[in-house]
Amino acid sequence: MTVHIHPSIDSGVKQGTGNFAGGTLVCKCADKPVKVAIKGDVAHNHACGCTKCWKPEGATFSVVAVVPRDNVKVIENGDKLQIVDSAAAIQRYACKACGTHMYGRIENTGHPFYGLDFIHPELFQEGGWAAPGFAAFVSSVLESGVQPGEMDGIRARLKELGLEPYDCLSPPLMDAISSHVAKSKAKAA
Ligand SMILES: N[C@@H](CCC(=O)N[C@@H](CSCO)C(=O)NCC(=O)O)C(=O)O
Ligand SMILES: [Zn+2]
Ligand SMILES: [Zn+2]
Repeated sequence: MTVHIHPSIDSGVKQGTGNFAGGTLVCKCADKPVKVAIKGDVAHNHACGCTKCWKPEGATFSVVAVVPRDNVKVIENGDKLQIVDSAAAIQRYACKACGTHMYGRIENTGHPFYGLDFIHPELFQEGGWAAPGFAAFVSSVLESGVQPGEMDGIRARLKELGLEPYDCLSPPLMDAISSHVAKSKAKAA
């Protein structure tokens, strides 16, 4: 059985150019699409199996990356955006008409990833952005209805694509979180 991960990587992960200067994210609306300008390349691009990240129709994983929040600017039809869940750590701004998540912002200044916005690079109208490099929250796909018996095939396919599967984030990101916690504790002591 073919394992579908995400349409942008199912036929292989396309490497970035290494000098992507940024571009415009466009939602799926045929009429008055929301457009968001991004300066510079993305970082920590990954496939995410969590239930909160936006996935295109039929995908098991999202593809999501971060950019500095100051590099994100809504340039057209921002009135169509609404926050999906204002209680979530990442406040995801989605198009009310087509449901596409355009960016996710962290407002808690104490969060380890404060200052970074989450975006879906497949929405760039340009190509060349840094490719996904790992898969996060892989076990979480079970929360979206994947059957336990499918997990070996999913992990094997991710490895075949060169996306090491983790059930949380990658070691560098987990280290960044723990270092942030350690520093916060030291400050409070
Ligand atoms: N099992 C849960 C996990 C959800 C989760 O913790 N997602 C992460 C990663 S999203 C991008 O990598 C997270 O940081 N979430 C914070 C938020 O979504 O606000 C599930 O699947 O729902
Ligand atoms: Zn839309
Ligand atoms: Zn996610």
